[in-house]
Amino acid sequence: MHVSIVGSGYVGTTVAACLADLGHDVVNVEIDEDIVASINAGEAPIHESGLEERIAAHAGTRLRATTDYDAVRETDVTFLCLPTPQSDDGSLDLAIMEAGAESLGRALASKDDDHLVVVKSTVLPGTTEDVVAPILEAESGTPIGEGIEVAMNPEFLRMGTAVQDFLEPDKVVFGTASDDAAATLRELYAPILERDGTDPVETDVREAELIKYANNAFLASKVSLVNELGNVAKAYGADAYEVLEAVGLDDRISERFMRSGLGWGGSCFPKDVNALRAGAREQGYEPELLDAAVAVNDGQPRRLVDLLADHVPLEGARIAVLGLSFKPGTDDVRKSRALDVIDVLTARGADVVAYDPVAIENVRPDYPDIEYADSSEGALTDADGAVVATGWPEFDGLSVDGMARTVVVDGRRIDVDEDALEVYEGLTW
Ligand SMILES: NC(=O)C1=CN([C@@H]2O[C@H](COP(=O)(O)OP(=O)(O)OC[C@H]3O[C@@H](n4cnc5c(N)ncnc54)[C@H](O)[C@@H]3O)[C@@H](O)[C@H]2O)C=CC1
Ligand SMILES: O=C(O)[C@H]1O[C@H](OP(=O)(O)OP(=O)(O)OC[C@H]2O[C@@H](n3ccc(=O)[nH]c3=O)[C@H](O)[C@@H]2O)[C@H](O)[C@@H](O)[C@@H]1O
Repeated sequence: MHVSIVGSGYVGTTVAACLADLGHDVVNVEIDEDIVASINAGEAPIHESGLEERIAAHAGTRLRATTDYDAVRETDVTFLCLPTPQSDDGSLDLAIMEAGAESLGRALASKDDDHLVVVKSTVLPGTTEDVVAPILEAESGTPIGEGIEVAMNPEFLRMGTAVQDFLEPDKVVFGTASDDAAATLRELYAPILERDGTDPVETDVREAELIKYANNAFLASKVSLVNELGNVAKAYGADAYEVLEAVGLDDRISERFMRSGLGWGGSCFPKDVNALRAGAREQGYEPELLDAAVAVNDGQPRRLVDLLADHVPLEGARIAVLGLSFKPGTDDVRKSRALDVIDVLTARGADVVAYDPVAIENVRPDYPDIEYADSSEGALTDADGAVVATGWPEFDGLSVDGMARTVVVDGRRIDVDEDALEVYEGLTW
């Protein structure tokens, strides 16, 4: 099948490379010329395991990229993989989606045969049919359902395991308004569906849109619940990890997403939970549980610093912050809890020296005044205390020899030799 993918960031690039790998003919339409050049040169514009070799294998044959929207006319299906960021008030900002839909609609105006437009971006219920479809119709001059159809196919991949998540998904969701659209998506995904004998979840468009938000809201709230239980465990002097490991043995709960600590960050959970809260309010519903999930999450960085302050006077103290990315395995620092920890530490007069194996250059522009080290040992040298903000595996077995005082407060439960430390405090254990 001939497929175009509008937007070639984390999702668009991954989906394009994987669909090419599955035998489809794919073109990425992207406004960033560097990304276009990178894909056409057979190089991955982002770091994801398994991506580089797929792009190298297919660039120039089944995979190419362009800045020219006219390329969509040579394809049967277009996926919109554009950003759906958060506005200042927390609500969903659709400006980029609207601009992309306009360009796509204009390009489709001179296409004769049928075309399916699939929204893959995370959008609130109603966006595909009430925002994207009318723009496509107006710009192309083709009524929806009479040559152009719209569908919604949410994406559940995680950063760091994007390729594997896309190719071996727990579920595939097709939100369509017609049998033809569903059949096209089934054909496109056939190699993935047939591999595991997975049946796609087939719904109307609105349900597909909400499934994505419900999924992220559930996972984020699960981590917040785990953190709240962790805070209670700490208050009782109990170990939340032992408690929740046992709780997770219940099939109805599952042992995954049970790591308590500093909380959730990243480019998606925060913005998606906020968009759903704002959207629910717009619909006249007060999402109290989601509000609480955010409040618990936002409280964790301060709790971590409070624990440290119980042992080290922070004013003028040299404090090592270990880990900056929002989770291990990525250099992405968007909404990373580590940054909140740095904010609280500096507000309380501490001198921060930060280390991360890959993310320092993404933090430096916004935090030019803190110190950076090129190893955890370097950050710990002469430090009066340390906090673990991201659970990079390399922090296991940390060497604390050079610290002025061996006080470590851990927000991610790394493996440490507690006996070698003056103070070791876990945030929830
Ligand atoms: N990053 C992730 O792990 C996941 C993201 N999502 C959702 O997928 C959507 C896309 O997210 P990401 O890929 O992370 O975004 P991203 O920011 O990494 O990539 C978006 C790309 O679109 C390009 N772009 C912007 N305007 C354009 C236009 N008018 N025409 C063509 N290209 C344009 C940008 O230059 C950028 O390369 C969002 O709705 C996000 O919530 C869903 C699942 C996972
Ligand atoms: O919509 C999205 O973009 C994606 O958001 C998340 O993926 P991602 O943000 O890449 O990362 P996760 O592995 O889910 O971690 C999110 C945050 O939760 C935290 N977390 C996760 C699990 C846990 O047990 N404890 C915990 O604190 C992580 O440290 C991280 O800050 C979802 O897992 C994906 O299914 C979804 O597609």
